[in-house]
Amino acid sequence: MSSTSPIIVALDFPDAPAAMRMADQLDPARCRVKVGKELFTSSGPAVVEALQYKGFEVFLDLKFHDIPNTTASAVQAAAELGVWMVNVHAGGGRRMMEACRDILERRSNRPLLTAVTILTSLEQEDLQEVGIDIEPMVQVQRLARLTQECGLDGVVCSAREAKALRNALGDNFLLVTPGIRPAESSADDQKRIVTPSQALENGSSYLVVGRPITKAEKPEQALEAILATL
Ligand SMILES: O=c1ccn([C@@H]2O[C@H](COP(=O)(O)O)[C@@H](O)[C@H]2O)c(=O)[nH]1
Repeated sequence: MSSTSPIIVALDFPDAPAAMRMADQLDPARCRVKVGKELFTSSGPAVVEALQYKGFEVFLDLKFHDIPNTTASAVQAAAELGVWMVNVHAGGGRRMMEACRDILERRSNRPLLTAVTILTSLEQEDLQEVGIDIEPMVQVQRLARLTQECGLDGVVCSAREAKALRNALGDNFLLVTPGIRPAESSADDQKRIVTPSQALENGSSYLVVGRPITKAEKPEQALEAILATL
C-alpha cells in the first residue's frame, strides 16, 4: 500500500514482537515505518517482510558506510527485500554513492536511495571535535549537493536545513527529516530539532518521528495529533 502521509514512524524496538505490537496500532494508510539498526540487528529481514505483509512501506535505515563494492552490494540486498527506501552515508563519498546508484539503476523495481548528511543528534561543537570546523548547515549543503550530483533521490538532514536545500536543489530532491519534535516534547538525544508543521513549511518531504509516537501512551492518537497539525 502506498501512503500519501509524510510521516515515517521509527520502529526502534529491541525485537520483532515489540515492533509488530507497535505496527498493529498503526495504519499503513496514515504512515510509513522505518526499520533501523537495533531492530534489523535483532530480527533481520523477517521483520521487514512481516511489516510489508501488513501493508507498510519500509524505510530500511541502516546508513551504509563502507567501500563502494560493499555498500553497493548491501543496497542491492535491500532492494531484493523490496524496501521502499534505503540509505547510505554521504560521507562515504562520490564513488561509493555512484556505485549504489548504478547497481539500483539496473533493476526494474528499485527503492529510493537517500544519503545521510549530518546526523540530527550533532551540533557545531560535535563537528569541531571530529575536525569539521564549519556550521552544520554548511556541511549539510556541501554533502547534499554531492549527493544530488551522484544521482541519488535525496538526503536525510534536519528540517532546519530544509529551506536552504529546497531552494538550492529544487522540488524533486527528497528531504527526509528526523529530529522532529512536536512543541513541548522532550528533545531526547536530538539537537537540531524542528516541529512537524515547521518542517513541512521548510520544505521537508518526509518527517521521521520515533519516540514522540512510539513512547506515547496512545501511539495512534499521537500520530493523528501530529497529522492534524500539518
Ligand atoms: O540524522 C539522523 C538520521 C537518522 N535518525 C533516525 O531517526 C529516528 C529518530 O527517532 P526519534 O525517536 O524521533 O528521535 C531514529 O531511528 C534515528 O536512528 C536520526 O534521528 N537522525
